[in-house]
Amino acid sequence: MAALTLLRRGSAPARLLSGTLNARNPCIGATQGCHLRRHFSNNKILVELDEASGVAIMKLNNPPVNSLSLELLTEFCITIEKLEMDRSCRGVILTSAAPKIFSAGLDITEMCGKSAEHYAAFWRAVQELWLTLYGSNMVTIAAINGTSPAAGCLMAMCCDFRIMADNPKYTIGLNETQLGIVAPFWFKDTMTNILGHRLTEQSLQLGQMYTTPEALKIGLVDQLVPEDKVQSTAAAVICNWLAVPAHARQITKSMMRKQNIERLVNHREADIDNFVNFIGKDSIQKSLQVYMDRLKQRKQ
Ligand SMILES: CCC/C=C/C(=O)SCCNC(=O)CCNC(=O)[C@H](O)C(C)(C)COP(=O)([O-])OP(=O)([O-])OC[C@H]1O[C@@H](n2cnc3c(N)ncnc32)[C@H](O)[C@@H]1OP(=O)([O-])[O-]
Repeated sequence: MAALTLLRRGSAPARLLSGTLNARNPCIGATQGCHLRRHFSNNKILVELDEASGVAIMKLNNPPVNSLSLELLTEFCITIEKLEMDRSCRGVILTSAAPKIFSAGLDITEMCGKSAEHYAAFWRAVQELWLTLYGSNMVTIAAINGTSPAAGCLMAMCCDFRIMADNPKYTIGLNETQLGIVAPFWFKDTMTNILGHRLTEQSLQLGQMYTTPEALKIGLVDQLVPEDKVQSTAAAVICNWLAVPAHARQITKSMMRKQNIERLVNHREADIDNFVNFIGKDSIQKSLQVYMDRLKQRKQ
């Protein structure tokens, strides 16, 4: 499956070479009213591509909590790949169609009571999501309109910029240890690049979920805005990013992320084996079951 766009396309891919064309303000067309909007959707991802601005809004649509099932992960990667190949698209705003939840992270039911083959296929798809999004040539902005634990936080961290709704009820973070499971090295690397080593060490060990002011303070998100301004702010921010000559921005992004991406690419099979062995352990299965039961009990 095609992922790792930054690396596979090398240092001077076709998209990069079109940089001088892209150097014009990409949002001019949009403000002049020539709106060509294309909508397409898979089952669980809704996409609206505005050809005038070159921006696609990609909404996770897997109610009730946008948990990342194998099906959603697969659709996610196909959608990003499709947008990446579409010359009229140069930026993506990633957001949620679900009220109050950006994403609940990996679908825990995909990691409970299944075969080793299933765990391997699931983990490969999680890796693919990270490679595809973290390695995207496009400008990626997370419009975080709700709570975002674990792999939900990871998706946001893969983006170039994070805008979050300033709601006291929303939290974000890598809470894996709270479930008795362990975030892999590439989750850790992604967070370390944003927060630094010390804060990541603390966040990961504690499985810390941050309130929105805390997330802003430590730099886990870049901007807090009122809930009804998340989308419009994301649209304004992405215009600024797209105004930078594309080839220079993309090569810079590649330079910043290449090492992390190569590390997973070079250890991909070992990482899958590690996950399958770990998640299949009786003690880990028990932990996940207890966590799921607790989630269900909260509702009663
Ligand atoms: C291996 C290392 C890497 C791991 C990475 C991960 O991402 S690990 C993942 C770490 N993720 C977390 O720890 C997040 C766990 N989730 C939560 O904390 C809360 O659900 C919430 C705050 C996201 C939303 O609260 P809310 O009060 O708005 O909603 P609610 O709580 O009432 O849930 C509605 C329904 O969805 C169900 N369901 C929920 N999440 C998941 C899931 N991930 N999966 C599957 N199902 C999930 C929930 O059971 C319930 O089902 P029911 O009873 O209707 O059949």
